[in-house]
Amino acid sequence: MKKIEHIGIAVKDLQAANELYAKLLQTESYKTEKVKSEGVETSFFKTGESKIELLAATSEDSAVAKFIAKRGEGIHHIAFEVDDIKAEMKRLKAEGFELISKRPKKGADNKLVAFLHPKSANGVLVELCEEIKDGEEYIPIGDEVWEDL
Ligand SMILES: CC[C@H](C(=O)O)C(=O)SCCNC(=O)CCNC(=O)[C@H](O)C(C)(C)COP(=O)(O)OP(=O)(O)OC[C@H]1O[C@@H](n2cnc3c(N)ncnc32)[C@H](O)[C@@H]1OP(=O)(O)O
Ligand SMILES: [Co+2]
Repeated sequence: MKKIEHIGIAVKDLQAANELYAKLLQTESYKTEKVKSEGVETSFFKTGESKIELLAATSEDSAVAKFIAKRGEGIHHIAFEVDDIKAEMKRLKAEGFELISKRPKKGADNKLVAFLHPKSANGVLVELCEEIKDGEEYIPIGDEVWEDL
């Protein structure tokens, strides 16, 4: 794991949370981005080497909507930057961590992402993220490529 890439915070009202975190961090959000596959709208703030990722649900059945319904607003996940997400997924699987999905997905902020189940990490939802290199296009690869994960 290279560094903490971001801390994800689940919020009910993205606009209000944006204003609050801009005051708190004395910096404006540098991007907002919807991730349809995750049913979220995200807003990012740079905090030194890491970021804050605010997450608001855009669909009732999204993970963030379920989280807020059950636990209210708050810290949702911690994301670590990795150089090679496939290798890291294989390593962690071999170490006994539960991968929520078998292969990475296209996340926000130009990343490939994968998640470990909270029960594998003392109740913390862990996200792995790898920067999609310039010029590379992430084409969802068939399961056969990830079979060995
Ligand atoms: C990808 C875009 C963006 C990015 O950075 O690029 C994002 O970060 S998107 C973030 C939103 N997407 C996800 O979180 C995807 C991964 N999450 C999931 O697949 C689910 O949320 C999952 C599997 C963690 C839980 O879903 P489930 O349907 O099982 O919900 P339950 O409420 O039944 O939860 C089971 C169990 O886990 C506990 N839980 C749920 N969410 C969290 C959490 N964020 N942190 C810690 N623990 C969590 C929940 O309380 C249940 O525990 P229990 O003791 O059984 O009550
Ligand atoms: Co995230």
